[in-house]
Amino acid sequence: MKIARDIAPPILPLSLEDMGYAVGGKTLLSGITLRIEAGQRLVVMGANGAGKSLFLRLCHGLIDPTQGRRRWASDEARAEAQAMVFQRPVLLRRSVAANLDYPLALKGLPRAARRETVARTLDRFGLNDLAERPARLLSGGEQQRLALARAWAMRPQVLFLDEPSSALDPSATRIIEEMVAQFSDEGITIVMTTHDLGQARRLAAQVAFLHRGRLIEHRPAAEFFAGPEAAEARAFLAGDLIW
Ligand SMILES: Nc1ncnc2c1ncn2[C@@H]1O[C@H](COP(=O)(O)OP(=O)(O)OP(=O)(O)O)[C@@H](O)[C@H]1O
Repeated sequence: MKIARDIAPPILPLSLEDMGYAVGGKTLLSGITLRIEAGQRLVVMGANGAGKSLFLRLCHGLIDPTQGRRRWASDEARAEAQAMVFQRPVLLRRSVAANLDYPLALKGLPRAARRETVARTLDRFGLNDLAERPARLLSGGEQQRLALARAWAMRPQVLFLDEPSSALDPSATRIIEEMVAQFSDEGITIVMTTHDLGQARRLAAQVAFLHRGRLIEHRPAAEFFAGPEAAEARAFLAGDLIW
């Protein structure tokens, strides 16, 4: 049965209980115990290969844990109430407006409601002039703005972002950060990865620090940036190479 979006039950908190992921006999993530509460702005940090993308994919449900558990407060609305945005946006070979419309149609929204939502979304994110342009011909920054706008239009309770601005220049990055901050102010729970320490400082309310597939710190951002407990996290903040 379809769940009306406005009466979808809360899917958060998301509880990860000793969650791990192994493939081909190799353990890539292990022992992750963490509770993601509604309203958090959690930034996942760690060196290359630490397991940040895998962590997001597991949370979102693109892959399933091979150890432990991932438990949403409600499984009923789980798929509908979350969205994910990747480093390189996945856009359809269609116009900007059609890219906004398509997932709403998949969700079963009637045509009139879709038209209204698409118009409101184009307007809100300054995409009106681009509405009929082929999405794949937009600049990288415009494409990511569209990907975020499309996620917002689905009215997710939680939004996962995997390095959303790492391929963008500073001004496009600023726009993406403003969007993320606005979404958070509206009550959307944010879980994102970034390599950009400045961005993490600007956006994080909580930090989860991964090292070699393990969660070694999970603290309020102010505490983390004032002085992480783990030596690996201190080295990371100091710019020392860790692996
Ligand atoms: N399907 C897979 N099969 C085998 N190894 C994998 C698979 N997916 C990821 N890995 C490995 O798991 C580790 C963690 O990968 P992940 O992409 O999560 O790291 P990351 O922290 O996001 O890194 P980066 O900052 O470089 O994006 C890496 O060593 C990667 O090569």
